[in-house]
Amino acid sequence: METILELNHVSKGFKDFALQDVSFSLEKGYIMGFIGPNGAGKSTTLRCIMDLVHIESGEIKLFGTDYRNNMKALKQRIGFVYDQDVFFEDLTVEKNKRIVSSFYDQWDDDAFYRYIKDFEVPLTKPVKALSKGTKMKFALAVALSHHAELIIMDEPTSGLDPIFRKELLDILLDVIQDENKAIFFSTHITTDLEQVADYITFIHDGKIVLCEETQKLLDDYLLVKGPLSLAEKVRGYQPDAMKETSLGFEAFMKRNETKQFETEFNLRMDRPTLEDIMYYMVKVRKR
Ligand SMILES: Nc1ncnc2c1ncn2[C@@H]1O[C@H](COP(=O)(O)OP(=O)(O)OP(=O)(O)O)[C@@H](O)[C@H]1O
Repeated sequence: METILELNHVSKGFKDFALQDVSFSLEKGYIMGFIGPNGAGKSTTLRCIMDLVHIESGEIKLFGTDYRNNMKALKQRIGFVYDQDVFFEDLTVEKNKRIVSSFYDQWDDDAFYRYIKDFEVPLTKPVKALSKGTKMKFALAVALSHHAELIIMDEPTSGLDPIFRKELLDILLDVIQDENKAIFFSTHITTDLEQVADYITFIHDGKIVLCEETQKLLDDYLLVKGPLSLAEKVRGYQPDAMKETSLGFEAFMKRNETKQFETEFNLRMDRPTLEDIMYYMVKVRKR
């Protein structure tokens, strides 16, 4: 398998925040979701990959080559969608397209107009008159219209209505049918990832907490629920995290660690969602 994106020990410090020793990689043919709480460093990581933020140490490889070797050529192969206004606000969608398409050697006008029609983006309106969601759709259409092999997106689903969000996920699954491509995107909508992401990378306080196959991650943990009367006993098994309310307790633990008491106590065990995993892992790290 060919690695399309690789970060090795990447660090970057700001006054009050630092990305520290960030390492992960993504192979062709896969979708990776990038999650983490507000301010965890998701956008900064994405900007480092696009060389919009200069890293202090470490290495970033795109398509197997150091990204600084020829970023201009490498960017041709990347569809990048992020939350900043990148278009000329006073110009229409059509005029913006004319400008942006000139940067790409492999621009595909047919694909662009197909997406614009499917996404219902009005070509004749100035960009400033588009809603946030429609601007995102326009940015997506651009990212998907130059035969990019790596699609990198910063919270592409934020601001999109649930119907289009679902359509977008289908489009991503469609894009990834081409096994030469890979998609890396950050999001707070973890349910989207459960549907489409092959891998999850989780960042917290500028450090990578985990990079794991989505299904394995969801299978590895359990949420154990029961009455307060059993809380102390379960605590004895040292769950990764535990919370108690007046109604009972909830313990977050590795599935294999529950084996010992599964038969002993009649406790409810649920498969956690990605949101549960994120919540408890952040809680654990705060302890
Ligand atoms: N150019 C900069 N100068 C100084 N600090 C910065 C700069 N860019 C980002 N930061 C800080 O880095 C931290 C991480 O920000 P970042 O936008 O990467 O987080 P995020 O995970 O994308 O958050 P969110 O989910 O809220 O979008 C924040 O504390 C932010 O203030």
